[in-house]
Amino acid sequence: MITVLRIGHRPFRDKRITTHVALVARAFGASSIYIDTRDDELENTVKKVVDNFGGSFEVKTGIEWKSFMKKFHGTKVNLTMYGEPIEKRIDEIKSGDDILVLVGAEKVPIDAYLIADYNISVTNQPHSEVAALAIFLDRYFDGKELEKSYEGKINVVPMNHGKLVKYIPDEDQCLMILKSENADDLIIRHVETVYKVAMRMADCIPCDRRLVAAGALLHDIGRTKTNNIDHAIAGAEILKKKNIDDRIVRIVERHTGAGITSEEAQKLGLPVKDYVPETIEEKIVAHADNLVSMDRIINLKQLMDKYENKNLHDAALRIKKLHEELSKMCGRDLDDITKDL
Ligand SMILES: C[S@@+](CC[C@H](N)C(=O)[O-])C[C@H]1O[C@@H](n2cnc3c(N)ncnc32)[C@H](O)[C@@H]1O
Repeated sequence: MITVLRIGHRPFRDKRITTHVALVARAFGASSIYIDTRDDELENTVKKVVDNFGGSFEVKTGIEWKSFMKKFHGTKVNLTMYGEPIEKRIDEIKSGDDILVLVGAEKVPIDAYLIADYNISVTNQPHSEVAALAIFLDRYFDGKELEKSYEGKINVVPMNHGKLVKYIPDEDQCLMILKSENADDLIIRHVETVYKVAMRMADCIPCDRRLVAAGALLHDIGRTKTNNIDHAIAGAEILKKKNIDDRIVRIVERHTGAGITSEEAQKLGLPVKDYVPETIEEKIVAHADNLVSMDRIINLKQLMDKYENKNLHDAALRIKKLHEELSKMCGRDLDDITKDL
């Protein structure tokens, strides 16, 4: 793990460049940054980026740098134009475990050079802490840091021309999206109940709660266009056009029953492909929807009866299997966890 220590930060002068140091640290694979001078504004800016773009990067300002550096367990590297060339020492540095990388703003006190295990230069020419840190991290990770995925609320879709950003809407945004599609009260009451059931499942099953929440609230958006079996596909199409995260689009597309296989899709006249929920978030939303009839929560027995009465024996069995699978992951029968809702 790499920790960056930024010293000599002057909030009135260095806010922008220290923010850049922090963003480079995060984007190029460091786990955290500690900054000597207290700067709430800077801290909040970086936290907001982490919240939106994902990952678990930590930022803290107002650190007494010298004792922090002394107490750090691991290899301490001071980046300075006066040091030894990075290319000569990087293999040795890599062989250690945790690394503390120090970058300065104003003149770096001599103590930092003495406490450091390595004083390392990225050329002996003067340039910038941003560039020095970026090159250090890139050499340290051998370029692998560029492949890291963050899965944030906001995800940039790479393209040659233009800009495309997909996002995970929060609860308020989901309701606004439903309203923008003229979802009626019946739809809203139903999705809000499914949301409650799904979030209960998310309390006991490891999953991405943001995807479950948005998937549950948006799963029936296609009903604003059709109430047929293809409403899930219609919903997915609406959300794709609104640049909603692909993982939510798939939750919506795969929420019918315990899924529709490609053979069943062919018989039903749907575009032929598998609509079976695969990820845990897809399974949770599909089954939360199974356990809600209009805006009423039902149990497995009532659900099975509903399917058997329609002679949908295979679908009933698949749903029962899904109920058992999720109950096992939760550690309790799902009928128990929704009893008091
Ligand atoms: C603008 S410089 C200030 C340097 C300052 N004069 C000093 O006494 O270190 C800020 C930081 O950029 C980094 N830096 C600048 N040039 C560098 C180089 N050639 N190699 C490594 N780091 C460098 C160092 O971390 C330095 O503390």
